[in-house]
Amino acid sequence: MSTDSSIPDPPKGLGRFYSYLNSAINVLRKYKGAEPLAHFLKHHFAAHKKMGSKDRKQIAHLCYCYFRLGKAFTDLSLEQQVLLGLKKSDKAPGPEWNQIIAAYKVPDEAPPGIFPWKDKLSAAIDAAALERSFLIQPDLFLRIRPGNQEAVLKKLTDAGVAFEKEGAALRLLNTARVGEVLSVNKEVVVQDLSSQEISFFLKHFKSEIPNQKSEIRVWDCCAASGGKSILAVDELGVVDLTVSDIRASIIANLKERFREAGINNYRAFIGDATKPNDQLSNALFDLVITDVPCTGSGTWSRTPEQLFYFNPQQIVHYTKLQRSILQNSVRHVKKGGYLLYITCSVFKAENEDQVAFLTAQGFEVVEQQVITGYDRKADTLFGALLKKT
Ligand SMILES: C[S@@+](CC[C@H](N)C(=O)[O-])C[C@H]1O[C@@H](n2cnc3c(N)ncnc32)[C@H](O)[C@@H]1O
Repeated sequence: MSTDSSIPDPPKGLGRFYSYLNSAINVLRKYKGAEPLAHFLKHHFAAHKKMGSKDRKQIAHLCYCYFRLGKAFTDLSLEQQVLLGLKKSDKAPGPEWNQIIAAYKVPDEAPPGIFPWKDKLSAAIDAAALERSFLIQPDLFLRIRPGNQEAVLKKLTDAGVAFEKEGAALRLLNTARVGEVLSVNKEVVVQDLSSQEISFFLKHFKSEIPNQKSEIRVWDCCAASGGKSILAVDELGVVDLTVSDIRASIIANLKERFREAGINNYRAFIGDATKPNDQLSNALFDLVITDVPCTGSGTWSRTPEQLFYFNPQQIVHYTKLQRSILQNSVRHVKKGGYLLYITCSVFKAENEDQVAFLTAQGFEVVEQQVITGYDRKADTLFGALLKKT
């Protein structure tokens, strides 16, 4: 990474802002993408205790602005890239920053080039809108759990927390201190807007089995901390629920979250969904949820460092892993049962191509949809509900 040495002397009164810029450049020189930027910044700030919360916020924002441009402007100096990201972000930079932007002669570039893999996108995705969305931080969303709407809206209003109602979801500022006002997991779940809309598939699934008398048997085979499982419980009512994930730490998180959510009746195990598992034996389910590991490309507006460090070989890695998970998990869908395939990817290979694989395995598509978030400050997801014929 180069820096531009031909910078004029800092204009008077802007010392604090230049210091923010220098601190951000220091972070960017050290950070290599091995861990999420948010973790790296947390450790960095912990080691530099002199910085107040306002300073930390400014420096973090500058770092994020830099990654939002991907590798489109690497011919510019590091400072110019940070400032260009700042100029293009949805938060107006303010007069001091505008002076610095002018001092660094930051060009007025357009977005094309931020996302160079347009030929690999799922068909329904608007490439230009997706590319623009990387410049903007998505909002924070809450899902109100059944029976809590009135209390939640009142608590937020009484506490003066600004929110917008968006269908069943609440849109808030990322800085909103939700945990101080609401019982997270009990009353509300922090869940992206598009992720909440996976309920569309669950509703459809429920409408497909109106006469089922026995408890609906569900296995969430890549459960993480249980976001989709809690959604399934809320949408489907009482279910016979099994959850698993390859990571022990995340299953521990899930158990804590389920406790808070009041979900007590379930089976949880640590397991690799690419392989048969003794805990599961030959169990059959009405619904298997495969919210598979993926490139996460539909969430890169929240984690733009992943956009910056992305290597298209990762698509190959993830499609192979997804295929193995599907090959193993389809065996546990009962005949006439359903599989809900979910990614937070924008790539066809991880989305439609995997659905084509499933249809070749004897599944038929009931519903398939890209849930776009790039046009509404949210994540982009792909979902497909399939029936085993
Ligand atoms: C997209 S996340 C799931 C998110 C989760 N369903 C939710 O709504 O919060 C994918 C999960 O798959 C898990 N995973 C990755 N490889 C796996 C494997 N081979 N078997 C089982 N789980 C796996 C990861 O640990 C990660 O938690």
